[in-house]
Amino acid sequence: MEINLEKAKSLPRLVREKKPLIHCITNYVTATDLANVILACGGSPIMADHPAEVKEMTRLSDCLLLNIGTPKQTTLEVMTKAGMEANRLGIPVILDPVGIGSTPFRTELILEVLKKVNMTIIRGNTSEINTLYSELSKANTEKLFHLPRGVDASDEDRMTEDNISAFMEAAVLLSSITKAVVVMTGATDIIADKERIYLVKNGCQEMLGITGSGCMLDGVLAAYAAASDPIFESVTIATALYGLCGERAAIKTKECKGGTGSFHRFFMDEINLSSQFEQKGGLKIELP
Ligand SMILES: Nc1ncnc2c1ncn2[C@@H]1O[C@H](COP(=O)(O)OP(=O)(O)O)[C@@H](O)[C@H]1O
Ligand SMILES: Cc1ncsc1CCOP(=O)(O)O
Repeated sequence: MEINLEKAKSLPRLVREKKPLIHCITNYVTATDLANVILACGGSPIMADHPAEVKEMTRLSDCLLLNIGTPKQTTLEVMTKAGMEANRLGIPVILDPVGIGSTPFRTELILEVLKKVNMTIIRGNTSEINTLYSELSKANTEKLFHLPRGVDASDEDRMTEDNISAFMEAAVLLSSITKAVVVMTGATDIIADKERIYLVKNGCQEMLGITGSGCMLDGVLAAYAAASDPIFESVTIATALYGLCGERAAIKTKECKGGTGSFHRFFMDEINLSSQFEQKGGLKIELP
């Protein structure tokens, strides 16, 4: 399937018209930014993670977002309950395996959730996606890939011309195993299912200077996936648009001689204003 770039013009408006409700079970670090970015792009966020209510909350929602960033006692129970309910009702589920591999506990937790819940989208940085693929495939990838450094991709997994083929292969194979659309982010974003790969070359270094640039992308992907099918197409366009908003925010930040605080504010503004600019022009979506 070819990506319909014309659709990029109408998608931001479509999200605003549909105002999808995104049920987030997420970390406490970036929860406010996540809620704000979902609002900024036209969705409606609800953060709810008490075991007594997650099933009902998922039932009301248009997409479920599972972010494993700060796991606690009830995380396995609530993610499994909510995820299984979403699967039963055909509601899309997005997983961010934040910091998988940093500790055995975190890895086990993610693998346990995946035993019970089918994901529609899995989004993570290079080290997270490669680690998840290694865990699920049991392939011997030790020399090829590295564990994340905390919640960030390891320096060795920075995307280069030398490693991008192996990364693309891991993304496709992870999609074959899980049936999810896989989004591996980095200098280039790789979007893959079991038979297709697109590369997104939008984005900028400044996005690495704020916490939550990955978590916020999850929120935008959730809103776009809930608003429009086919999901692969919506996810690819949303990833590129998000990167383009980063680029535009970086220009504004430089103009006012600002730092990371200014970038953060301009980035949120650009996402909020994204239905008003001609998106098609700056999107860098390519075949490998
Ligand atoms: N080196 C880079 N150059 C440009 N954009 C980047 C770079 N690294 C990451 N990004 C962008 O930052 C966002 C978050 O990606 P990433 O940092 O990989 O996720 P996480 O925050 O989960 O570690 C994505 O939109 C990605 O395209
Ligand atoms: C710093 C931190 N620690 C646990 S979750 C989290 C936020 C991670 O956000 P992102 O993966 O989007 O950078």
